[in-house]
Amino acid sequence: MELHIAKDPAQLSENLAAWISNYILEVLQDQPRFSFVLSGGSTPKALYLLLAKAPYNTIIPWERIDFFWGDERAVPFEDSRNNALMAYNTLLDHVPVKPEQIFVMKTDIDPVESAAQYEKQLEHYFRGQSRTFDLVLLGMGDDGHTLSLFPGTEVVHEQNKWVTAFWLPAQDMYRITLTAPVVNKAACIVFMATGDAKALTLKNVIEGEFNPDVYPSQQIRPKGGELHWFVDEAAASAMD
Ligand SMILES: O=C1O[C@H](COP(=O)(O)O)[C@@H](O)[C@H](O)[C@H]1O
Repeated sequence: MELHIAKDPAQLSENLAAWISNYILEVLQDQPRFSFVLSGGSTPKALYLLLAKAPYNTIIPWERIDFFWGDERAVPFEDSRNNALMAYNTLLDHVPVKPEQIFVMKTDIDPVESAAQYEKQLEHYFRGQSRTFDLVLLGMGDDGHTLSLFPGTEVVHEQNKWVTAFWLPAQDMYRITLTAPVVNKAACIVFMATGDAKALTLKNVIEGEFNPDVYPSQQIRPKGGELHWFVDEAAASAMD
């Protein structure tokens, strides 16, 4: 695991935008297309806004990138809580990508059916390959959740399905999420975490005992791929 500590959230987004851009260019020297899983939540917004602007809007070969989501809140696309809407508003509406490059988790159909359809799309996209995504970008909630793997939920331990949906009573909504097995087969996983509200959780996730029921982010352990944590000083402040 590689830890990258930035001064503050703005510096973290700058560093990560440059890092992602270099990584995409490097990977695309050896293969025709790049698969990129976007995270939802508030942390990646500044990063997406940066990637949509110079120099990244011209350096990155957007037409060779396919976009996926790590998880989705099963609310209409127009709802401000929708993770895909946030990514369109900040990034995808501003760079030259075609609709066929964007694999949204549908929220206008039954969530369980949406998860099943997404899993089929992934199986088709990665058929015959032992690795899945080239890059998975993840956030971590203050409670240690990542994707929609929340503390104390069964989905944290899902071993077979690549995508699943479940009712989250605390938020009064369905969640659709990739599971740990499909993410752990990625070539590269990057977590972002900022702010002192995440400091103790970050310490426990990285330095504490393995207890994924309490800290689901610990289930993200790549099998052969890279794992990076991009954090700011506030989030890192409780670590040894
Ligand atoms: O609900 C979610 O939260 C996490 C963390 O979000 P943040 O606001 O603390 O950055 C996010 O990674 C996930 O995609 C989202 O659905």
